[in-house]
Parts: sequence; structure tokens; C-alpha cells
Amino acid sequence: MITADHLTKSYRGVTAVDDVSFTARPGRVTGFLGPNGAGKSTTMRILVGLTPPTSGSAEVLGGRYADLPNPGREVGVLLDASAQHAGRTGREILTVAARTMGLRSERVEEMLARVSLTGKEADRRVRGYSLGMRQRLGIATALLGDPDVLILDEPANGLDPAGIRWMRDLLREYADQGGTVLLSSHLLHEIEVVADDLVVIGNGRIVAQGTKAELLAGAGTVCAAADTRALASALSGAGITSKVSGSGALHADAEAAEVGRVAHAAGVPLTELRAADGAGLEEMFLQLTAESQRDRIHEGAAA
Ligand SMILES: Nc1ncnc2c1ncn2[C@@H]1O[C@H](COP(=O)(O)OP(=O)(O)OP(=O)(O)O)[C@@H](O)[C@H]1O
Repeated sequence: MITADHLTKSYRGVTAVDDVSFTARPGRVTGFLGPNGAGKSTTMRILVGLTPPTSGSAEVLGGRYADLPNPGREVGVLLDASAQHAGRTGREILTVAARTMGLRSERVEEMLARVSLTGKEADRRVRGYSLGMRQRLGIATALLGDPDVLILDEPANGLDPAGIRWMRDLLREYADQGGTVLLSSHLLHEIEVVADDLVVIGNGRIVAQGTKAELLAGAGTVCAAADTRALASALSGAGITSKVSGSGALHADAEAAEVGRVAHAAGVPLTELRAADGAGLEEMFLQLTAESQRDRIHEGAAA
């Protein structure tokens, strides 16, 4: 279990994290989503005691991370895969970490196999590793002490599609065995597939959180008609806001049944009507974080 309780972190003139509260539970993958500069890394650094919060508190497994007697055996952390000692080989890095944690040396080989780093790769110096290999080594280090909690900052960065799939399966299996996973990303699709719960952050503030199912349920309806203008106008007349989504269909802020009823009553034949799924979540993510996006999102307002 991880608990962030009203965390705030201010640097001179910048509030990086603003009153952030959430819980990541055992047996679940919690996705921490937000655009660049939203405050994800700062929050994670606070969770593991690397950055002191200006106010608020954070607990991992019921206490402060800094108070854990052998943190590596309780919490696996990967914050920056590039921060590993470049002059050491992957195997050396794992061996040193294993000794520090008081683990048997066989654990190193087990972890290398777990993250699919070959013996040859393990004997190369980290400075020659690709980002994807560094991520695998970082995951191996995080898993080494068989911890109950994993805190991973953008772990899929640099992984190829097969690597992303591998990571997803690994995290799923870990959570299914009772582990708590908090993983951050600025890529919605990456998180959407694996996360059970979502915490969405923009400009340092939590803008949405809940189970993925809950957030999807509120994601609205995708609908389309030959006469888009007539459909938008009917929806607007019924007090339902809508806007044109990427595909040219409308995204309406109402349940599918209600949208169908309104279109029928207005005599507008529908060519598409479905609950917004992953696309709806993306829409929601973009909307929720719109104010904190560096790039403005251009959308044609239909209503
Ligand atoms: N040490 C620091 N001093 C001053 N400002 C900082 C410091 N660390 C972070 N910030 C600022 O805090 C804000 C949040 O940064 P943070 O790295 O937590 O975001 P992030 O969500 O992890 O972004 P990214 O996805 O780009 O990694 C940014 O505006 C950043 O410039």
C-alpha cells in the first residue's frame, strides 16, 4: 500500500506538486498519468524520501520510506534507468545491490533471466546499454529483493513493442500475486492496458482518480449521423454537450441510451452509437490535462 496525503512541493516560484492525495492498493496496478512536467516524478521522489515535501506526508507499507530497515526488500524503485553506474556491468550492479540487501548471489542470475538480459549483455558495461536494456536492468534491481511494492517512473521508456508487452505482463503477474504497483507515464495507452486504477495529474494537481472502469463509465458516448450538425443541435437542445472527435463522430457527455433517445426524438438517424471506450479515456485525459498541455489541443466544437 502507498498513501500520498495532501502532498505539496514548491520550488522557488513553482508549485511542482499541489495538494496531491491518493492510495495505491495491493493486488492492483495504479497508473500515474500526466503530461510532461505535471509533477509525477516529484511525487514519486517524495514517496521514496528523495525529495522532502513542503507539506503533507507519504507512507509506503504503513510508514515512511526512510524508516524502512531494508527498503530494497520491501519497495522496488526505478526512478531513472539512466542513473545507474555507467562504468559497471549489469551483473556487477545487481551483485552489489544483492549484497547490500543481504540476498543470496543466485538471485542475480534469476533476475537477469527474469528481465531477459543475456549473460553476454550482463557482462557489458552499462554505458554501452541501450535505454531499453537499462530499463530491464532497472526492473531487475527493483525486483531483486522480492519487494511487496513497486514504484516505477516511466519504466516503458525506450522499450520496443515486445518489451512493452513483456513489462505489462510482468507487472500484471506481480500485482496478481498481491503486489502493489505504482507506475507513471505520459502515455495513456501504455497505462490504460495494464492499470486497474488511475490517478491523473496535471499542473501538479490531481484532476481525476478512480478505477479504470469508473473513469471509463464517465467517459461518455461516441455517436454519429449523416447530418452531424443536426445531431449536435439535437443533443445541445437536450442539454447534452458534445464535440467532434478525431474520427469525425461526436463525443457526447451522456449515456448511450440517452443519446439514442434524443436522436430518435429529433428524427436524426444514427449511424454509430457506442459507449466511449479507450478513445473516450484518451479524450478525457486530453481534456483533463488540457490546461497543463504545452501544445494546445485544437478541436472543432460541434455544439
Ligand atoms: N529540483 C527542481 N527545481 C525546480 N523545479 C523543479 C525541480 N524538479 C521539478 N521541478 C519542476 O516541477 C514541475 C514538475 O516536474 P516533474 O519532473 O515532477 O514532472 P513530470 O510529471 O515527472 O514530468 P515528465 O513527464 O516530463 O518527466 C516542473 O515544472 C519542473 O520544472
